[in-house]
Amino acid sequence: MPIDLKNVSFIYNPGTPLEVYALNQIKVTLEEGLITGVIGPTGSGKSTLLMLLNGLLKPNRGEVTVDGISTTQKQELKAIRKKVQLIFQYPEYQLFAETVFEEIAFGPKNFGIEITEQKALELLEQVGLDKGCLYRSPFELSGGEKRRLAIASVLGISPKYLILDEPAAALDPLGKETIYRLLLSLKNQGVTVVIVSHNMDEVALLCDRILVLDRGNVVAYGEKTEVFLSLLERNVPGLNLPVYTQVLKHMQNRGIRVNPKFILEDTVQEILRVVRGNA
Ligand SMILES: Nc1ncnc2c1ncn2[C@@H]1O[C@H](COP(=O)(O)OP(=O)(O)OP(=O)(O)O)[C@@H](O)[C@H]1O
Repeated sequence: MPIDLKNVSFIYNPGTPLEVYALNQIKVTLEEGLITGVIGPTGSGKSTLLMLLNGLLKPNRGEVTVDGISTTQKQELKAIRKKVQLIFQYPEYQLFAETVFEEIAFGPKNFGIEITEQKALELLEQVGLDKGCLYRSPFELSGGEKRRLAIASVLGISPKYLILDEPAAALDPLGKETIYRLLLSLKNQGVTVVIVSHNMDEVALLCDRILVLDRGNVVAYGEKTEVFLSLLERNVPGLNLPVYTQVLKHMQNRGIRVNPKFILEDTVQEILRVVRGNA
C-alpha cells in the first residue's frame, strides 16, 4: 500500500492573525516504486507536503496514511518514521560525529538498528564513497561527499520511502550526477522516492510522476510527459519548464510540426542513457 493524502489541508498558526493556508484539500496517492517530483513556485506548499508524509506535521483536515496507517496514530509514529525517511535540504550541515562510521551508525541506532563495520562499508559503497574514509572525520569530506554520507546514514534504516528536499542543490555537475545515479539505483531496488526540486531538468530526468502545486492547490499530478505537456498549455507564474519543453514551444511557435510526446520522451531517454551508461 502506498502513501495516501486524503483531502489534506494544512494551516500554519490556525485561528490567529498569522494564519496561513499552506495546503488545501490535497488528494494524491504516491505510487510505489517510482520517483515522484513535487514542483511549484516558492511558497506553494512543497516543503509542508514533505513534512506531512512522515507525520512531522499533522493535517488540520483530512488524513495522511502510510501503508494504510494514519500519521495521527501516535503509537504508530515511530514505525511510520522508520519507513518514511525525510532528508531535508543540505543534510550535510547536520553532521556531527567524529568519524564517518559513527555518523552512519547514529541514525539507525535511534530505530534500534545496529550498524556493523561491514554494513557501514556496504553503505559507503552504495552511495559511492571510498571505503577508506570509514574512520576519517566527516568534516574532512567535500560538500558532495558529506551529502552522500548523510544519505548513507538514512539508508542504514532501510526505508521503504525516501523523501528528499532539493537533493542535488548547490552541488557541481559531477556531484549532481552521483546523486541522480544513487536515486535511480534506489528506485531500481524498490525504494519509493519523492523529491522536491526547483530544477526542472533534474525533475524531467529523474521523475516518473510529477505533482505540481500552486498556492497550496494541486495544479497537475500524473505521468511526467503528460504533466509537462499540460504545463505548456497553462502558465503557472514562477514555475519554469525544462529546457527541452521550451525548445518544443519555440518549434511550435515557428510552425514546425513535431509530436511533442516523442520529443520529450526521446530527450529524457537520451539523457538517462548517458547517466546510466556512466554508472
Ligand atoms: N513555520 C511556518 N509558519 C508560518 N507559515 C509558514 C511556515 N512555514 C511555511 N509557511 C508558509 O506556508 C506556505 C507554504 O510554505 P512551504 O515552505 O511549504 O512552501 P514551498 O513550496 O516549500 O516554498 P519554497 O519553494 O520557497 O521552499 C508559504 O506561504 C509559507 O510562507
